Amino acid sequence: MSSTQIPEICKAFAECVQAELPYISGTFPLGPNESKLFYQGPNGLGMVDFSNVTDSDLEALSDACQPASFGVGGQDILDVSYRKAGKMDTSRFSSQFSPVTHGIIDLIREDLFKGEDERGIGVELYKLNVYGPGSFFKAHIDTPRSDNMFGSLVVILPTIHTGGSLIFRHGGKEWTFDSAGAVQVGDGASSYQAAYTAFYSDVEHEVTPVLSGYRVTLTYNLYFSSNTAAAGAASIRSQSSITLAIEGHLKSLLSDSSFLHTGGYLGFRLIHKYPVHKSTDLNLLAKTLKGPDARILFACTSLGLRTSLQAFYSWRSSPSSYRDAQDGKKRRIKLTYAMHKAVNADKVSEIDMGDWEDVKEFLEDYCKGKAVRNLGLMAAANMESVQEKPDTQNIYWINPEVKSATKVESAYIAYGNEASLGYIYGAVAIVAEVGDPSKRRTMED
Ligand SMILES: O=C(O)CCC(=O)C(=O)O
Ligand SMILES: [Fe+2]
Repeated sequence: MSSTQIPEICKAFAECVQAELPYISGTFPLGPNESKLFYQGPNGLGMVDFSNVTDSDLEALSDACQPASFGVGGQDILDVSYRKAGKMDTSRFSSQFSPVTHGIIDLIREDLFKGEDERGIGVELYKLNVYGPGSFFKAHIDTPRSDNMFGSLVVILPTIHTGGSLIFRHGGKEWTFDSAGAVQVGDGASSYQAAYTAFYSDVEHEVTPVLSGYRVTLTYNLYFSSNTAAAGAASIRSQSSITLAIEGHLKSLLSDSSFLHTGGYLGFRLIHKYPVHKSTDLNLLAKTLKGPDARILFACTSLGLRTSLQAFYSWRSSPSSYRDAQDGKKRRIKLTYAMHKAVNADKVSEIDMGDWEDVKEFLEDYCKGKAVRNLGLMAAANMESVQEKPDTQNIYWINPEVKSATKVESAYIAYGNEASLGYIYGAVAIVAEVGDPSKRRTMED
């Protein structure tokens, strides 16, 4: 394979992966028994009927709200230059409407998780918000309120308003959902419909200023529950043209015997961010991958490749050079190890980080890490000789490194002049094992 073809295929691959929206949106009709919202106002019980809502109803609801805060570093902050809106806690209102009865959960499972998720999806009402004229919420990322929380669902109730669009940004791309244009407002007779959008927690979003009227939303936390999801999603995955295109690009790479001609790993950096910590089971995490990440994993398994999620740790010898035991020469060393789980931080405290042999033994024998070598383009295309090293796997990264990558963090006590807390990070990625070209052909037959 020529060294120009590989970047081209990787670029086409990246375009496929990025073609995916990081959110879903749409509308649904509100039935006659689900149009009312009751709330505790300053003068007793209040009610808004969204089948025929008036401005004074909405003004009263807005007046009953408190200023909305937002979360920064685990704290709730009030700052009207960042977020100007009213909020009401769930203890103070009750809505007749529930998103569960409208099939939105099935859409989330199919569209956001490609039917890959085996865990059930739970929905929990979080807040009511009222955005009056001039209200907005600047660009932010939602803070997951637990490890299980993966996203938010926002339902925009049918009221006449302009502005208040949602802008989403991810992977350098931007999308706008004009929810004001999507809702259909009732007049007591004709049908009326609410709008909804669901998105992953790590997707940046903002609400543009409301120009006129009131924008009323119900926000729900989306989380994984222990219930098993409904079966039957498999057909949705295999019909997807994006997954097939991703598979096609990987096939073109692998069908050329000069690409990774001695075998190795294909590495895919995760496109979305996930909450992981030292006890996260990476096998379980693999079952909850978001949209494009789920597609990549699925495409690799469909091609018969052994795939897994692994954490990559890079280690520099400390000090930055060490003396080789065999020839006595000084060497600078940076090694990368792929592991199926986080490094055991407690053990790190017991290792003499200055003793390179000790560190290696720890990483290889204790952590069961596999030394990997990042291949450059010329080496992957077999245009440059690669010195074979036993026990080292070659890896070719298909997509570039991203700043916001998912990292698994382990803290350990570092002993220096004073004991302090040190951290080691493993970057989590999808890994597909690729045999040498003869084995690849066997795999396809
Ligand atoms: O009101 C919306 O559309 C989004 C609200 C939001 O981003 C949030 O509550 O975190
Ligand atoms: Fe948000």
